[in-house]
Amino acid sequence: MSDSLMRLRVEKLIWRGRGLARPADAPVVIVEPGVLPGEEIQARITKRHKDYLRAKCETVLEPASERRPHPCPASPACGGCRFGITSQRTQLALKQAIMADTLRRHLGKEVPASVLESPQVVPSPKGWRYRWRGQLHVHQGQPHLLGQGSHAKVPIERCLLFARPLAEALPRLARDLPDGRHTVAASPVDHAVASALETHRLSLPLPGGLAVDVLPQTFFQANQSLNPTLVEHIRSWCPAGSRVADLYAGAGNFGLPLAQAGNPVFAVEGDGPALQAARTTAARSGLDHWQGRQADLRHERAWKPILEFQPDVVVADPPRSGSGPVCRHLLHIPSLERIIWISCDLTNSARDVRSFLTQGWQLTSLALFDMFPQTWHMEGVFILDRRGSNG
Ligand SMILES: C[S@@+](CC[C@H](N)C(=O)[O-])C[C@H]1O[C@@H](n2cnc3c(N)ncnc32)[C@H](O)[C@@H]1O
Repeated sequence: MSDSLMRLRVEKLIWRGRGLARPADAPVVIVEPGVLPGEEIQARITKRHKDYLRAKCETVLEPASERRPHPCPASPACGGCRFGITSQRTQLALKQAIMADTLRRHLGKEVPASVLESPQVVPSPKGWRYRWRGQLHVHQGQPHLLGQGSHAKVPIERCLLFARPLAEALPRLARDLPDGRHTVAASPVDHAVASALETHRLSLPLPGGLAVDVLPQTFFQANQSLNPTLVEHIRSWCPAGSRVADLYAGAGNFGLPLAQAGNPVFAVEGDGPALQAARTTAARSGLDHWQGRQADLRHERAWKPILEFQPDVVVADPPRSGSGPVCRHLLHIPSLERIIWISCDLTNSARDVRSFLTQGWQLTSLALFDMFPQTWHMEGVFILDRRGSNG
């Protein structure tokens, strides 16, 4: 074998779905996604760091019994769904192991292993065609997705992650869009499709018979098959009648159903049109104990009305880019008994959660929602209670 080729046994998967191998006679090797634990592979070393090597699998010499052919013809050139090489059940077991591993490293001293290792795990009803919102790269009027680990544009006719009405509309949407990256979305109610450059509203269902009409650029949970279960869980974690501050509220995905269940809700969201969509639904549905503010949670002045509202519970669903100074402010709300922290980036969130654990809060439970099947991404929910409170 040449100097840059190595025969490796993948020990486990780590953050971002990468493989980890510990050869006897070389430093640890981190392998690009697309391998499974237990597999023997031939890998090409792509980078040498001081303590570890980076590699890319060239050949799977001994496949894991859980490996299956990837069902999408665009894989592996397209980087969208590298976990598609195994069943959804195996993917979920892998995600649970990655979650435990990641949180053990960041929170291991503060949290009992039993909490980190046995989260509530909630699968997605749909494994494919679950995305009602996503990113499209347009090049010369044709729809593309970005290649794995590169900026190469992969022509894509029918992405298997997009819900069918959205997938079928990709060529038409791309024809009318300038070159570049665009958000595209569809309504699970009437299957209307739009790009973020358009201004007609898309109707989204919410639990309890509610609906919210959003502009195409507005954030909403892409996996609409699992979202109702996520919302129901959030609702069950908010004690009846508790006063809830819904931070990073979007178009009211959590706050509106909570208000409908009888909780007074104070929603804060930075995006004006998203908040306006929630406000319209609240007014139309007679939810007068729902109130909303457009504010940037990084700014000091956003916090005065939250303090005055005296929440018992905070539901916080920050963007992937992180939450800024939010933890510091939350620690200074005397009325607060519970924080429900929803996270699509466990490493960022672990840092935030850690700051609560060191200031008199405890992690009482943990959940993993498989919002992004076929990819390594996962949604974690941390339930934090003030020490000494019974939630
Ligand atoms: C992950 S989304 C969650 C939205 C909503 N909870 C849901 O489930 O649909 C994060 C939201 O935070 C908003 N946001 C991002 N940064 C913010 C900030 N600094 N202040 C207030 N809102 C912000 C975004 O506009 C987006 O709607």
